[in-house]
Amino acid sequence: MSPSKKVGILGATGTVGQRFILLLADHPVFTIHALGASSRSAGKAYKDAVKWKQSRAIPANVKDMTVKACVAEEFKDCDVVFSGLDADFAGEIEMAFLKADLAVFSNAKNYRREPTVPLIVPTVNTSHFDLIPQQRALHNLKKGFIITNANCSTTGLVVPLKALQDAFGPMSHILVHTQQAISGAGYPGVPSLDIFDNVVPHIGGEEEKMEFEASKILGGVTADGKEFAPLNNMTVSATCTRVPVLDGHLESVSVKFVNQPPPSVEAVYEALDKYTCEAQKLKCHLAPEHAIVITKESDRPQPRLDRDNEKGQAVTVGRVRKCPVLDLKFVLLVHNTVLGAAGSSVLNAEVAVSRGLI
Ligand SMILES: NC(=O)C1=CN([C@@H]2O[C@H](COP(=O)(O)OP(=O)(O)OC[C@H]3O[C@@H](n4cnc5c(N)ncnc54)[C@H](OP(=O)(O)O)[C@@H]3O)[C@@H](O)[C@H]2O)C=CC1
Ligand SMILES: N[C@@H](CC(=O)OP(=O)(O)O)C(=O)O
Repeated sequence: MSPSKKVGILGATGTVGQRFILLLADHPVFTIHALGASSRSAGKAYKDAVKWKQSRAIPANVKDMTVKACVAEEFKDCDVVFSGLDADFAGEIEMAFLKADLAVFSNAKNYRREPTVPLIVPTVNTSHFDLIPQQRALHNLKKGFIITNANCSTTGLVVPLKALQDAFGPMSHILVHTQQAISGAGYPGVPSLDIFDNVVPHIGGEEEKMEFEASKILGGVTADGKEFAPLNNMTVSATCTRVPVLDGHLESVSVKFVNQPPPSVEAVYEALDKYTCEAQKLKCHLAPEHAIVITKESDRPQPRLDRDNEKGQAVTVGRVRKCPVLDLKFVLLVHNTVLGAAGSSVLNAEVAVSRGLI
């Protein structure tokens, strides 16, 4: 990788923004150059603007940086812009940054469904970067582009699904039930009187996002590099719930394969264990050694015990067993603010640098 790319972080004071700061503070390729947030924070020193909620202290090289307004002119020197913006404002701001010919890596939902915007989980579908020339041509850009990463629950789901799809062919039906951490709702997030001693069986828009995004991510790009080819024959049904866990989304998944008879439990474990991706082959800094960590203990994975596997960049899978309704079922765990958010963006950007897009 070429040395020292200047990066900006939009939404730097938020839950995802704080993860960006931790992942980038001593990064070998990216140097934090500019921080942006709302007008409530702009003009303040970062340490005074942020409600820091991480167990590690604010990095020394960041705490006195002045937070800027999220206007493209203030970030024009940046080689990369990471966005952890509130989705209510991300649409307009990220489009202005794209039009200013900046390379934007967004966590927000706003552009995930756009026909020329790659929706990339870095351990699954970095091949979707192939659409960047088409996007640049459409917007008349020289070096800028926008890519998004997926919804945090979708991110956890598609990593083992990709391993199974590669090994055993397409799947026709996916049932998934999530138990999502409160950090997924940002700060201050879910009121304590709603979540303490409780489970909330609804997260607005989450099920629809999972049901759409998995097909785009697990699909391909057409041979001319101009369009995505989503999987049209895979149906996903999601039920999403919020549970009193700080970080880490747990998901119970059942799958049905097109090819029958389905693989054995042992063959599934082997396929999950062997799975590798482009980010690993490129030896990217944040690439996990194992994209999928397998737990064979009967009571794992668990959020508190397994969310930091591979520094939060892996999906942990366990309890693979036969399903009496579909073919097979298993439990997975994803760190929602690392691989599910900032960790995906940074690893996507590392791949983009290796591919010469930045
Ligand atoms: N939390 C998670 O697990 C995941 C979150 N996401 C997505 O990432 C994004 C950020 O989420 P999260 O960090 O949880 O949200 P937070 O609410 O914690 O943070 C939002 C950030 O946006 C900034 N902001 C708010 N309004 C404006 C504005 N008008 N102009 C500029 N900046 C503004 C805030 O700045 P200020 O402090 O000044 O108000 C803050 O930095 C969202 O789009 C979310 O959907 C995606 C995957 C997972
Ligand atoms: N909705 C997710 C977090 C999130 O913000 O997702 P998205 O980026 O898809 O809006 C959660 O609550 O855990």
